[in-house]
Amino acid sequence: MQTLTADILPQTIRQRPADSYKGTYGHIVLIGGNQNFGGAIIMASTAAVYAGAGLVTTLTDPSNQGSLHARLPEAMFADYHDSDLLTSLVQGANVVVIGPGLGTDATALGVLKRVFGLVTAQQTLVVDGSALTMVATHDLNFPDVPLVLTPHQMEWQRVSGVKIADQTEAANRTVVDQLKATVVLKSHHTQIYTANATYENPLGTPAQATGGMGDTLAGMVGGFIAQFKPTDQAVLAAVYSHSAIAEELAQTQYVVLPHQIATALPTFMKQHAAK
Ligand SMILES: NC(=O)C1=CN([C@@H]2O[C@H](COP(=O)(O)OP(=O)(O)OC[C@H]3O[C@@H](n4cnc5c(N)ncnc54)[C@H](OP(=O)(O)O)[C@@H]3O)[C@@H](O)[C@H]2O)[C@@H](O)CC1
Ligand SMILES: Nc1ncnc2c1ncn2[C@@H]1O[C@H](COP(=O)(O)OP(=O)(O)O)[C@@H](O)[C@H]1O
Ligand SMILES: [Mg+2]
Repeated sequence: MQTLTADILPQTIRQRPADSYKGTYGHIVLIGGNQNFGGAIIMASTAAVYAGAGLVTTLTDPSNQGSLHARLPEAMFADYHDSDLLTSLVQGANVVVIGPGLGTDATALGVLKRVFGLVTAQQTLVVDGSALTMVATHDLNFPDVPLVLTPHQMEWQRVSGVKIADQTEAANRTVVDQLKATVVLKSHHTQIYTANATYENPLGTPAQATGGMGDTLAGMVGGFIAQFKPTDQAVLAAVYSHSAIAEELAQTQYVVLPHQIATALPTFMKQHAAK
């Protein structure tokens, strides 16, 4: 197990070329947020925008449209019930994030299956939250595309069948290799399993133990992948940045709110980009 260091930041976060435009920085589609969990997809979408993704579209329940645009006018909105629109938006994205606040009802399951059927090997799919839970409960196969999973320990138990108490590096590695995915196993010391290596994030604080903190990470992971190559390095840099910002805020705050991490991200990325 390798320990992540701040070296990952300048290795990953590049200076923006002058000759660029929004298309240079990726088009990410984020799918989630049912009538009860709209905040989750708004936090994820906010993190993707503040991470610098060029174009961000949020596919969610229509009850979330007003609050999405009030919080985040940079994001485009689409109703995830509209399957023609969902199809064209997913096909036009280079990164798709699915799961934050998606819920696990019949609508959510239908959206998940449709997206799994649409994504291609030219795209990266980030699967989080409720989407992971539905994969486990409905025994779905992940699509054979570049895949990043961001489970917390219980979601990983559901997906992998490995109980939380038994989630050793060796046990996790066996399942990761079968899934052919990069797995961000979130906990107070998050581990990242790539195809070739395993990393531990040394940063993080209990001030982060707030609902929405993982939704924010999922959006950051998507936003970094949309812009930075290779994908595994983008994932590592997103995980490290998320905790590093939280630690900075926790020096003066008892609790760190997820949206504050997104707000701090542009300044953090400027400070740590390649010189
Ligand atoms: N504002 C919003 O819209 C928000 C919406 N959200 C959305 O809600 C959806 C459901 O996601 P979820 O994570 O809240 O619920 P679920 O999948 O049932 O997991 C919880 C179960 O697992 C257990 N558990 C064990 N270890 C754990 C660990 N390390 N970390 C976490 N849990 C751990 C835990 O144990 P317990 O707390 O009971 O001890 C409990 O039994 C998802 O789509 C998400 O995006 C939330 O983000 C909140 C803000
Ligand atoms: N005690 C802690 N120390 C460090 N990080 C934590 C701690 N508790 C939670 N986190 C981080 O907060 C996030 C929680 O993710 P998750 O459970 O998916 O939240 P949610 O679904 O509510 O957004 C993860 O990134 C996890 O590493
Ligand atoms: Mg979560």
